[in-house]
Order: sequence, then structure tokens, then C-alpha cells
Amino acid sequence: MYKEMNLKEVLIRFKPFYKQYWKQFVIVGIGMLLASGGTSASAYMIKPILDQIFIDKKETMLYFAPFLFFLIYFLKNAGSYLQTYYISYIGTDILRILRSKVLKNILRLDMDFFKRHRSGELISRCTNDIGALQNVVSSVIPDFLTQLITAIGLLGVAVSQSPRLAFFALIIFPITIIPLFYLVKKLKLYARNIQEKNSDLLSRLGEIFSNIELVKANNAQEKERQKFDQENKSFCKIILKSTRINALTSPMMEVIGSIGVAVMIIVGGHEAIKGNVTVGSFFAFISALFWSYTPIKRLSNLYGGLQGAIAASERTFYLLDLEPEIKGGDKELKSIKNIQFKKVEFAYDNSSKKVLNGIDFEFSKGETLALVGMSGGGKSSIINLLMYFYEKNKGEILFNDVDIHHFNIESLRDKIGLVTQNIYLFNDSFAENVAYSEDLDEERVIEALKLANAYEFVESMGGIYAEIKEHGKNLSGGQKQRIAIARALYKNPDLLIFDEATSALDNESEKAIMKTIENLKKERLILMIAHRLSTVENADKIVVIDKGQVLAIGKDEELLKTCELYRKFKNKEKEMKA
Ligand SMILES: Nc1ncnc2c1ncn2[C@@H]1O[C@H](COP(=O)(O)OP(=O)(O)OP(=O)(O)O)[C@@H](O)[C@H]1O
Repeated sequence: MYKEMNLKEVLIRFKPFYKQYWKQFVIVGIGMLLASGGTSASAYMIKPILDQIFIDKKETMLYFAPFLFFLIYFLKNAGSYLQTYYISYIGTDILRILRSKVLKNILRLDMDFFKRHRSGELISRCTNDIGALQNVVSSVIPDFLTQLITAIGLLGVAVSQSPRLAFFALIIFPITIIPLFYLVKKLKLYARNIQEKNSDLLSRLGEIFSNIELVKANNAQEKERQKFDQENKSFCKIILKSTRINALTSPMMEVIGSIGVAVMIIVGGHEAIKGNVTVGSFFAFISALFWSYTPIKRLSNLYGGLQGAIAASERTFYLLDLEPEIKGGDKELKSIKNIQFKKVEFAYDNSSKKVLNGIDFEFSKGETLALVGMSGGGKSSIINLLMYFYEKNKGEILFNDVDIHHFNIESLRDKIGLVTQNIYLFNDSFAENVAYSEDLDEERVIEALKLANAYEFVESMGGIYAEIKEHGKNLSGGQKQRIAIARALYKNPDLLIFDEATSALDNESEKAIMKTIENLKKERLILMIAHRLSTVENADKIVVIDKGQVLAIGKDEELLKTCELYRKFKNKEKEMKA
């Protein structure tokens, strides 16, 4: 699904982000040089201390050396501080930008994308994956660079003390690296699996909590826990596998490395006995070699950590690169006067199963159009196409005689107010919920609430600035629906769409809202879907949809005469009422 990347590709992708931080990078560079140089300088100091103080017994060195030691350690640690803080600053800030870019791009994507990905998975991508990158950018990469410079510096000291001994060391050194390659490959694979399992885990939790009523009503707590446990177990299993490999790297390298150091003691000891190197040089050499072992070992561990970042980068850049298929055009939709469907065909997911198969209808400003028909007939799919959530496969959807694909998507959706069965409320005040995407205007909020027959109950709950808690859990189904209707009305759209929007209302409220809708229609187009035919019998046009096709179009009394399916629906409703 996402393109595999190597470290170089990941670093290249980060390049545009790095540019603005050049000043901080200069400070980090100075810090790194000081920190790494300090370690090498301490190793280098061993030779003059041993040779001049202990062997040549020079007293001046006795006073000079401790001062130099303090200075070296001061600079080394000041460098370490500068490097740690500024690299963390760069990392944190880059990831703040990246997180925001990822969300911006995700929000641009087609509705289809959101149907294919579970929300838990997307949350995990925006938090865990980017969190993994943060850890790496602000700690692993700088640590990696410091350790690398330190190791090079120390090896330089070793070479300067005795090139002959260093030559032996350099033969042994690569042997310790070989097993690393195998381990690192494994670590990358595990890192990718860990991130996938983690997002599975979050998705499952998200599903449990958002369906909590269903879970409790069916006493499915135990079943859900068992399903969660399975995911939880496989998540832990993969973490342990990765930890095992990670934990193995360092000891393995140390054991192999100790053989190398043992050989160096024999060879170096011989050289010292023969007088080819001074005692100071020998100790400086061995110290540099010993000390270089710590950064090399750390490097191997950090390289393992980098694999996690590469896997996280693959997933993050995949999201950042995704393009919506529905792009729309440049034309601004200023107002809607007329809407026409001409032989529209549509299938979800490019499948061969056509959900709409040649839909034709038309309606204009001042008219109410109702879509009725059997469940699964394709009514909501028509609305999905009108909102441009999906692209039709064939035919034309015309707004004022111009096809939908010419219009800028934002300008199109600005002109449409959509109220669906699913009500979305935010933990915010009534006023904020009604004004939602637009600026809050108190008078307009009150007017919209009054039109939606909701002002009275909002007043009784503390007024328009009272908070809606837990996504509307303190409201009844009908109350929530009235807030959603007020939100659609606040936008003052040209086209109002009600998809089963009055189904949760009692008869009184429904009648009141239908009256409002009737008053609103003069300046607008109204599209309604309703299972209760009584709701739509006053519509100017009723379109009977069956199996993705238009069976008949007409007013209530016409359809009662001409359309058998409509008659059947109407009779069924009468029987139910009786
Ligand atoms: N996102 C989707 N992906 C794939 N198929 C879908 C999707 N949404 C709906 N369908 C299918 O499209 C067909 C038409 O569904 P649609 O929701 O448009 O019907 P409807 O007339 O609005 O039904 P209802 O009255 O029950 O809401 C159904 O067979 C449904 O299974």
C-alpha cells in the first residue's frame, strides 16, 4: 500500500522542512563538535599525563593537566546541552508542522477514503506514527550523529597514537558489524508490524466506545474484551520479538568486540614491551579504543531505532501524498436556480454493481422534491452525488445547466444545507453548534433555532450559550435533530436537503418543521427523503426510486393513480395508522 523507503529517501523528504532551521542547525553543529571533540580530547590527554607526570615526573604538567581536564569537560557538556535542546526544538517544531499538514491533507480526501479507513486507524496515524517520528528526529538522529562523530574522533586518536595498532583494530572492527545487517532488517519489519498492530488496537477501542450502547444492551462486554485481548496479545508478541532482537544487538557486538580488544592488548602489549610505543601512547590508544566502543555500540542500537522511524515515515508520507480523486473545477457556484439529473449511473468502489442506473429528474427554485422508495433503492446515493462526495460514472448532474465537475467544491457545498439521520454535535455551546463553520451571529442563531422549532427548549436548558455535553447525550433524539436543522438553516443555503431528518420527531414537531420548510421553499430548492409518505405528500414533485431507477415522478394524487409501488406504500402506511 505505501511505498517502501530507505533512510536516504526519508532524509530527502524531510529536507524542505529543515531549511528554515539553519540557525538552530549551526548551534547544533557547534554543540556536536564540542561534545564529541571533548571525548576525543580526554582520551588524547592520557598520553601527556602518563608520560610527562608519571614517567618523566614533570611538575608543571601536574598543575596544567587538571585545569585542562576541567575545561575540556566544561566545553564537552556545554556542547551536549546546546545540541540536545536545539535539536529537540527543531524536531518538535517540524513534527508540529507535519502533524498539521497530515490532517490538512486527510481532510481534503474523498469520502470514500473515510469509509475505507477506520477512525481509530487514522487517529493512530496522526498521533502514534508522528510521535514515533518525533522521538527519532529529536533524539535518535542527533544521538546517532554525536555518537558517529565521537567514534570517528576516538578512532582518530587511536590512529594518531599508533597507526600499526590501529591497523589491526580496523581489521577486527568490520567483523563486529556484519551480524548487525541481519538484525536491522528484522527490526524494520517488526517496526512496521508494531505500528500496524497499534492502529488495529486503537481502532478496536474506538469501535467499542462508540458502540457502547450496543455492547451493553447485548451484554457483549466479555465478547468485546476477548476480541480486544486477541489484538492486545498479538501486539505484545510483536513488541517482544522486536525487543528480543534489539536486546541482542548490543551484547552480541560487545562479546565480538571484546575479542577484538583482547587481541589489541596482546599486540599492543608486545609493542610496548619492545619499546615501539610509550606507556602513555599505549594507554591513550587502548582508552580511545575502549571508549569508541560505547558510541559504536550505541550506534548499532540507534540504527535499530531508526528502522521504526523509517516505517513511520513511510506511513506518514503516504498520507501526505494522497490526492483526492474528486477535485472539482474552478467555477464558483454563486446560486442554485435549477438542478437536473440526466441518465446518471453510479457504482461504489468502481464495482460492477450499479447502485444508480439511469436516474433522471429535475427541479427548480421554489420547488420541493421528495425521493421515496424501498430501502436500498439508491436515495441516499443520489444525495452523495449531489454533495459531490462521490463521482458519478455516467450521465450529467447539472446545476443551472452546468455539470457538477466544473464547480469549485467549496462553493458548491456552501450553497447546500444537509441534514441527515446521523446527527453530529460538538461539545460546545448551542450557538457554536448552530453557527458551526460560519461566524457566530447571535440574532441569526436565535432566528435559525426559532425556525427549527428549537428555541424554546434551548432557552429552558440555559440559553444559546449553554453547553451541549458529550456530543448531545443530554438531548433527546428529536432535540438533536432540531439543532441539526437549525444548523442547516443558519447557512441560509440555496438547496436544503433533509435525508430522513424528521424521522425522530413527534408528530407535532414534525408538522411545525414541515410548515417552516414550506415557508423556506420560496427562495430555495428543497430535497427530502422520507420513509413516512405523510411527510412528503405536499411536495411539488415526488420521485419514486426503485433498484436504482426512477419508477415514476408526480404529485401525490397523480402517483396514487399511476404508480403501483407508491399506492402500495400509501396503503401500508394507512394500515399501520389504523
Ligand atoms: N459506501 C457504500 N459503499 C458501497 N455500497 C454502498 C455504500 N453506501 C450504500 N451502498 C449500497 O448502495 C445501495 C443504495 O444505498 P442507498 O443508501 O443509496 O439506498 P437508500 O434508498 O437511501 O436506502 P435507505 O432508504 O435504507 O436509506 C445499497 O445496495 C447499499 O448497499
